[in-house]
Amino acid sequence: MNALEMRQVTKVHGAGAGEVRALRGVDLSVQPGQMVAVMGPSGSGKSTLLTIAGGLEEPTSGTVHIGGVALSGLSRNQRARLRRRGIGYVFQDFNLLPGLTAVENVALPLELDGVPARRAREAAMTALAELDVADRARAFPDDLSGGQRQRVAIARAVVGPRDLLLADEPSGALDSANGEAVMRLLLAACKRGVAAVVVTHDAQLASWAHRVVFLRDGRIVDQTRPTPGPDSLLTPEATR
Ligand SMILES: Nc1ncnc2c1ncn2[C@@H]1O[C@H](COP(=O)(O)OP(=O)(O)OP(=O)(O)O)[C@@H](O)[C@H]1O
Repeated sequence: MNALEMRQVTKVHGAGAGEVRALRGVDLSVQPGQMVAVMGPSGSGKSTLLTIAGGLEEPTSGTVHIGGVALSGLSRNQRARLRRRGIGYVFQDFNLLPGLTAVENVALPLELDGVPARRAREAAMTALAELDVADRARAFPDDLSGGQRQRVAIARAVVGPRDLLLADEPSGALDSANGEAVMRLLLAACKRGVAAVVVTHDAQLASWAHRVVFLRDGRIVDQTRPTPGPDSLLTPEATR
C-alpha cells in the first residue's frame, strides 16, 4: 500500500479573473521508505502539492489517500487526528513556538495526541539526541542557531510513529554541509519505513532522493531516478 497516493489532483486558488490553477491533474505515489524530491520553478505548485498531500488544504478535484485512507472520507476531527499522528511537517520557517523550549516544542505534538507528559518528554529527548541537539533541549528557539532550530524542527517532525514526512525547503536557510545533514536525517527516517516528500531548489540535495519529480505550471512534467541516489549519502563512510 502506498504511504501517499494523489490521483488527478487539481487546485484552483481564488475565482474569476484572479483565479490561479496551482495544480492541474497531479498523480503522485510514494511508497513507505521512499523519498521523493519535488523540484520546479517558483510558482509551479510545489508548496500547494505539499499542503494538499498533508491534508492541510483540500484539492479542488482529485483524490488523496494517506496509508490507504481517503482524506475526503474523513470528518474534520478524523483528519486532524491523522495529521497529528501520521504526518510530520518541516516548514521553511521551522514554525517553532518561541515560548516553549526545544524539548517542549518536540514533545507538543505527542502531548496534543494524549501521550502523558513524561513519556512525551522522553520521546522528545530521544529524538533530540538522535539529531545531536540534546544539549540544547532547555534552550528557547531564539537562543538556538539556524542549524539547531532546523534540527529541533526535524526532531518534532519525526517524533512518534510517523508514516509520512513532508518538508518544504528543509535546508533553505542552511549552508551546504547542514543541508546535507538534514537530508541524511530525513533519509534515516525513510530507512525506518517512513515515506518522505521533500521540496527543494537544490539539485544536489534532490539527487539523494529515490525519485525526483519536476513540476511546471501545476503539472508533473518529468520524473527521474537520480544518481547517486540515497545510498551514496547513507554509506558507512558518509554517516560517520
Ligand atoms: N492561497 C493562495 N491564494 C491564491 N493563490 C495562491 C495561493 N497559494 C498559492 N497560490 C498561487 O498558486 C501558484 C502555486 O503556488 P505555490 O506556492 O504552490 O508554488 P511553489 O512552486 O511552491 O513556489 P515557490 O517556489 O515560490 O515557493 C502560484 O501562482 C501562487 O501565487
